[in-house]
Amino acid sequence: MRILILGAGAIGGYFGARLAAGGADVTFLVRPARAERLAKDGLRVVSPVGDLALPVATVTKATDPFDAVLLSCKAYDLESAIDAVAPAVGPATLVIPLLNGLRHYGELDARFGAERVAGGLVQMPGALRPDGSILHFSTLQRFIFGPRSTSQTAACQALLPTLQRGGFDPILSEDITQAMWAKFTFIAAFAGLTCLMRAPVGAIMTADDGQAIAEGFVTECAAVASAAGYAPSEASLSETRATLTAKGSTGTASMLRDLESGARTEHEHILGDMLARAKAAGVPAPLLTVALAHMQASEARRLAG
Ligand SMILES: NC(=O)C1=CN([C@@H]2O[C@H](COP(=O)(O)OP(=O)(O)OC[C@H]3O[C@@H](n4cnc5c(N)ncnc54)[C@H](OP(=O)(O)O)[C@@H]3O)[C@@H](O)[C@H]2O)C=CC1
Ligand SMILES: CC(C)(CO)C(=O)C(=O)O
Repeated sequence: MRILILGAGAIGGYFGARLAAGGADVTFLVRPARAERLAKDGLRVVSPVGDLALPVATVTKATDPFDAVLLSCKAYDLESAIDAVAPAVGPATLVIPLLNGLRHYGELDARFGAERVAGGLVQMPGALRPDGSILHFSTLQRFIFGPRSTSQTAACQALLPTLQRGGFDPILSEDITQAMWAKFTFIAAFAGLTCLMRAPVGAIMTADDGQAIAEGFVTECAAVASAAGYAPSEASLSETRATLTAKGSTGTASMLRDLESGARTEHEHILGDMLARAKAAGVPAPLLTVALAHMQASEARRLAG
């Protein structure tokens, strides 16, 4: 199975490095600066699960179809990523986006056809460091994927043994849309909370109303998911609540790390989309409204320099 990974940042680089280390046939489609760095230093991962440093195959242009294409760009780079991978998507290719959020499925389906685009999500707190290495912040390395329609079931099953070579125990979900909604609910609440408060969860919990605000975000996002027909399970809701209210936790969403480092953020893709869905469904969402406005104001300041 030939796998193409678009991007060798935190997510693509991490899972791609694990797959390459396990002997899978992995190629990274990267831009020239990243290709140069990878040729010089190899791909380096620093992780509590085990460090890696290895040479990897890269291309800066896709020319022929692969069996699977994993998309690991940020949402604001989706258009260029779609153009870049297009030559690698043939009639039998499975495209698996690993981005947070849901809005990208509309664009991917429109370009490649819904039958080519399976569902995917990852739980792997990490960051691409300025020296080009990837830092993994915890032992969490969940990779969940699955068919969005029964016509993709066989292709997903065929990909599983290759993904298992990475040693991160990929999960082939029987209901990936439900799983993606659970992750969307979690990340919108987590990013909304930590970005609005500009603090990790533990610090927020020291505020008088910190816990109530965290629970408010979960309630709003879960109500949107329920209105869409994908109410989070009790188990998933209690895991989300526990993460967002854990005393002493240093946890932050990657969106806060991007915000604090002066980088562009995915706020429209995650908070904007969740709020748009809340409005369309008539779900009251005052916390999401403030969190999105906060991010839009910060983005205006970033653009103004
Ligand atoms: N980081 C985390 O902890 C988690 C992130 N996610 C989600 O995963 C997605 C990716 O995030 P993350 O890995 O952190 O992001 P990064 O910024 O670390 O990596 C994205 C990479 O995509 C590359 N890229 C973008 N467009 C193109 C293109 N047209 N051609 C080639 N390469 C391209 C960028 O390359 P270049 O360097 O050239 O700009 C960059 O290295 C996001 O949606 C995020 O929300 C999900 C779970 C956890
Ligand atoms: C919370 C986390 C790390 C889960 O993988 C995530 O998705 C993000 O911060 O973007």
